[in-house]
Amino acid sequence: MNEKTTAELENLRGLIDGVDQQLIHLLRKRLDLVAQVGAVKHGAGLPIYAPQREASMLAKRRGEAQKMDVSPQLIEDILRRLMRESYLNEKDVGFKQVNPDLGHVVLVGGEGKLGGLFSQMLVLSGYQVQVLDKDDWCRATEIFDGAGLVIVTVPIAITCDLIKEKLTELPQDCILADLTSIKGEPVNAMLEAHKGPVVGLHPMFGPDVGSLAKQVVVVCHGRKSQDYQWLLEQIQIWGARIVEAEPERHDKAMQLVQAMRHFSSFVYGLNLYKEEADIESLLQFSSPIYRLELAMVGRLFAQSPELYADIIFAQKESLNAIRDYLDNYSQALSLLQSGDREAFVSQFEEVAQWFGDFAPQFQRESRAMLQSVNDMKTD
Ligand SMILES: O=C(O)C(=O)C[C@]1(C(=O)O)C=C[C@@H](O)C=C1
Repeated sequence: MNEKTTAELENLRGLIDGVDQQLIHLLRKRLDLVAQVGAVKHGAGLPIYAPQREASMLAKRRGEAQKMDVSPQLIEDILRRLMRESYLNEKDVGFKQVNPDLGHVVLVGGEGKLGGLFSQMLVLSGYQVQVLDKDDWCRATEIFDGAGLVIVTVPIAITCDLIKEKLTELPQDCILADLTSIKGEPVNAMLEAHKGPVVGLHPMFGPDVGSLAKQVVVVCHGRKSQDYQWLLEQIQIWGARIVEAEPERHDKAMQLVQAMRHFSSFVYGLNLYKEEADIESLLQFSSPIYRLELAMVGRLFAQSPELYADIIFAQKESLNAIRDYLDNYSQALSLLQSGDREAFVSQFEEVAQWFGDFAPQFQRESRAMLQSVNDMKTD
């Protein structure tokens, strides 16, 4: 680079630094305003996530950006990222307590991470939370005395036995709920053990979400739903969306969404290991989609094997779903073995037709994800 170029670049970069510094000031200003919105919402009991406000604001900003020759997608990306920050900041001011008359809440197995997140949200909403861990059963009567809500959040493998053996003497009006990722058997076990209000919950997210905004909580009604309506309202104030489901329909979906999904990731990782793949060089040659795939598989192995074993082994019916997958894999492999390219293409087209409008929708969604994967690269 010659001196003139260096000087020109330095000057322009200095101006860019100035603009970026102004951005930080503007961000600070926005965060302060958002904190005030959070306080108003806290007082009024309004949900942290306001989809209509977001949609109208994004539409307006996109239009204004276009007029100034700024990419509408750019301002949308930035605002969406900022709103994610808002969810986190608004959370810290706390939430309206929908049921101030409730006795205390007991989290059975509260040492689990998801239990910890629920505990945090309940405390931020003004409830008193007590944890009952494995060593506390000798004090169970005392802990359950006066409880308004008991949430079971122990590993799936022991959930039903624990409910049937240890939760039969709860106060009559107390709500019994669980957070297990299957719902049929736990809901039945709760209905059997406790004659008061019962509800099955399945938070469709991990403990590392930061905020519940836009997350989904599946609800399987058990008994006396009017008595726990406040809890569903409270969860919505935390920003989550409630999706009601029959336990059977939920559990069937979980065979694909969780058991098969995690099992195939496990096998993918197992295969890389057995093939002695060199992850370093795979990353070097990886396209963004492959990097994303590796991230999805790799994150599995950063977590507890017990957790995934629990999810995969939870329903014996998952075995059929996984076996079907294996059959389809073998059949597709035979097309390859016989060199039947035409059959592959026609099978592909059949599946694409079945996906219908979802295929282009998923393509659009994944484009944004792939671009962020690329943005994260630093080398
Ligand atoms: O306007 C609100 O209700 C806010 O909470 C602020 C804000 C934002 O950051 O602009 C954040 C979350 C909502 O979903 C919508 C907008």
